[in-house]
Amino acid sequence: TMTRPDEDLVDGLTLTVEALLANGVRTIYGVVGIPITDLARTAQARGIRYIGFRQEQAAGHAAAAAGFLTGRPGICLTVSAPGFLNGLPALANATTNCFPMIQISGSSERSIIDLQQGDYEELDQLNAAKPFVKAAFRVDQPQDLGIGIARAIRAAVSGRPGGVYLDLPAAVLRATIPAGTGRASLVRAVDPAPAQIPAPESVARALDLLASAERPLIVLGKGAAYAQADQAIRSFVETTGIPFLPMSMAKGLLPDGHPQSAAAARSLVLGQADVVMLIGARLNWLLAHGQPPRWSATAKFIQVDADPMETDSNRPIDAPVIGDIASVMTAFLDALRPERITVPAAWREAIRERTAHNVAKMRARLEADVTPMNFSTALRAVKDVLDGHREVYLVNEGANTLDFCRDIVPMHRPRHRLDSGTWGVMGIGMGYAIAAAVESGEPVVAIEGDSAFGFSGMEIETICRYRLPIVTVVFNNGGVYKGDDLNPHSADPAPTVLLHSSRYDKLIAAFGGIGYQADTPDELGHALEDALRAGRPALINAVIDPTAGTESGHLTSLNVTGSLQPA
Ligand SMILES: Nc1ncnc2c1ncn2[C@@H]1O[C@H](COP(=O)(O)OP(=O)(O)O)[C@@H](O)[C@H]1O
Ligand SMILES: Cc1ncc(Cc2csc(CCOP(=O)(O)OP(=O)(O)O)c2C)c(N)n1
Repeated sequence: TMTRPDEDLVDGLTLTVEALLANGVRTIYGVVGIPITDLARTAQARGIRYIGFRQEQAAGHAAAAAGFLTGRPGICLTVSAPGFLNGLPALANATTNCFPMIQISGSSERSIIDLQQGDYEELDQLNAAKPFVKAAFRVDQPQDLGIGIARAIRAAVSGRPGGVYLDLPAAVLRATIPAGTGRASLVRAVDPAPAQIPAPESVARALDLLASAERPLIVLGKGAAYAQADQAIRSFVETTGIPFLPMSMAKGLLPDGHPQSAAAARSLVLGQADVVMLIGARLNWLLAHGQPPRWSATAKFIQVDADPMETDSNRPIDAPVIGDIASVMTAFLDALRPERITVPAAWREAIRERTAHNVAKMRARLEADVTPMNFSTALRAVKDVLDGHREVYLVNEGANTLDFCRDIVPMHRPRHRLDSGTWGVMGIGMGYAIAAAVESGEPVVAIEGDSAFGFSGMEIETICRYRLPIVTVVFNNGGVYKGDDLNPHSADPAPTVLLHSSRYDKLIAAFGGIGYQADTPDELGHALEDALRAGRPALINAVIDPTAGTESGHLTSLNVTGSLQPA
């Protein structure tokens, strides 16, 4: 575009930031460098908060968690090629979890890449990203930045949320066009996550099915948490009186311990429910694909989901209700005639009995007086402290650390638990914790297996640099799949590395945070209480019995065990 010498010009960097601002972006998580450092500086100058990480995967996990918590796409900013690739696992994980995020990566010169002439950090990023995202766009001229960013925003949050890749070549960022033309090209996406109203007949069909049930069950998934339809969901559950089962990141939609919670009777309700209403929960591996013997062969399913393709994915669905969960729950409440749905006392009683039995068994494990701590006794101490801090966001990853914490530490508020999710990804811990602290302004407690912590542990420095109120509790059982000496059969087992004596608490001291060593539940409880009161970055090294738990936690059965027994 020709410009008059005196005409004001605007560059692609500025247009990108103005397009993000026009669409409500207020925070960017990332690792800067060529060619996007000035993009971050321009963003900061215009009031966007830029959080600089130590590795792009953690920044991406932070952006994904921000998307889950706010319903607006989290933004991860990376450099080209290696930085772009480092962000992909988080972008793919966001797509798998249905969290809205956009990874914006600078990229090299198209003409050099397409002729494979060996540019600095040459990589065809757009095509590399496509298998892992809900949508991928590249902007090739500055006047398209407005529409490109609006499309990326809409792709991330509309329908089933997910990860979006946006490729910004260096040439576009440095290009200038007449300011008037540039500003006229900016687009604010109108209603990017439009309500999807369910068909009334689909609602009626589902209510008829619920009315016919002898043993109804509602399963709440992280889609129900993401939808921010908390009151509608709670009143539907309580008005119908139907028992509910929260998946891990739906915990707190109704408080754990709610009289209708069937969480402590999970096996019973999965096996005996005759009508199951899935709300934002996929019948994937986490729910045994809806198949017997875990589920009844004759159970009928209602599936509430934004994505019609989820219907019949694992089991025929008798009553699909397609729409956004907020609109669907409103439609259900409008059409509901409570007198039509009665939950037989026998079903409620069976759940109550099994719950009482399992809670008693659990209590015995929690109260055990063992040294060193095991997962249960350590988590009882955590539970007792967090019961008095319900504003705390809980981040959780590991194997046994994940499985035990999910069952032992109750949640009382929606979207306050962030964990390894659908993929069971290790490495989400510090990124999710940083996003929860930045987006909510509330304190965060991260309960980390020691191996899991290692995936993003360097972000402890990021946490200290921004002085975030995050307490990281490392469950140190020396279990980092430590290689040679793990295999007692190895010909020459390495000397037993005293990993169990690792002092993770000293790591945070290097960056000005507070470190605690905890060998008993009392020490763990006091350290956690003290760290929460201080409201500063802290790390507690909780020593856990190395013989406690099982390899891969509750997923031991998924492991492949070799048929060849070592000599
Ligand atoms: N706002 C929404 N409205 C309707 N469905 C949604 C919404 N957000 C996410 N979903 C759906 O919720 C489901 C989440 O399922 P999943 O991640 O398996 O939950 P969980 O692992 O907790 O069971 C996905 O199928 C997704 O399409
Ligand atoms: C990105 C990625 N790489 C590897 C793995 C495989 C794995 C699953 S669980 C786990 C850590 C288990 O050790 P930890 O000490 O955290 O657990 P525990 O003491 O029992 O609580 C790994 C490495 C996964 N899931 N994701």
